[in-house]
Amino acid sequence: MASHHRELSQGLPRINMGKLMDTPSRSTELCNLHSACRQWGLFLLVNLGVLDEGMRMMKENVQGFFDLPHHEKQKSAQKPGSLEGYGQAFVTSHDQKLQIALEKYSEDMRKLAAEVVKYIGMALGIHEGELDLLTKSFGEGKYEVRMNCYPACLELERAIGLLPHADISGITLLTECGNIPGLQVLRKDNCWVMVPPVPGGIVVNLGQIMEVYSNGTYRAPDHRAVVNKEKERVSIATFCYPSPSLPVGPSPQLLAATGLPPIYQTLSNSGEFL
Ligand SMILES: O=C(O)CCC(=O)C(=O)O
Ligand SMILES: [Fe+2]
Repeated sequence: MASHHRELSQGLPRINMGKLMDTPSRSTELCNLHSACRQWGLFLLVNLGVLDEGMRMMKENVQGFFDLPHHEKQKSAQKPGSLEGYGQAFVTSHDQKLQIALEKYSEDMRKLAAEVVKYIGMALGIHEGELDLLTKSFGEGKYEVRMNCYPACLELERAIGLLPHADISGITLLTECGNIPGLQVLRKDNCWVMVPPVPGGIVVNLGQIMEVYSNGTYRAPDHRAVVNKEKERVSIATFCYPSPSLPVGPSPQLLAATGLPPIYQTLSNSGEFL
């Protein structure tokens, strides 16, 4: 089974955060990042440094929450008309330990996302004032954490995990709670490719806001989640948005540098886009 997954996920790019942060190795890793964003719009980010403790706390608490009996989870059920709470695929809890872990986790993700977006901007050739603005707006943006639980399902043909979709976020950071594969990404040639869990790593996929910002140079790929026959799978997706005051449109520096016409309209703020 393991080698089967390896085979299916061949070619999936891996980006090393340590190499991006380190001046001597940066330019080579930025080239890798550029091609990852162009060809896939998704990559495995490894060597993240200091995030381990927050990730471990979060995973334990999320798994613990899903392991509770149904009536306990029901106590944090979604209120009608609200996206918050335990429901179809969405949960934020009033459980205090989970809430503390969630707050630390989303702050960690905010810092990470601002860094990742900065490097994506650099890979795209953005610099100086515009790069600072981009990074800052993700540092101040809106973050949504969604915990997904996919129960094991024997009848794979009849089960749907999560239907194919592209995220509308700037970027999405995905953590696996266990070691169960389930995420698949649509490659440029229209083949679904399994994205394997990487211990200590995070999956980054670009959302539509970054596709627009890159004027279509980078992709917001379709992806989906499939269920596993024997084991339940739990994943945590963090949707990262720029501050609503940032205009959402193709990067002015990129348009000037390439001389290409904008293929997307500019909306005066991302609040309008959402
Ligand atoms: O659980 C996954 O692997 C995918 C989650 C996802 O794509 C989403 O929540 O938008
Ligand atoms: Fe998604």
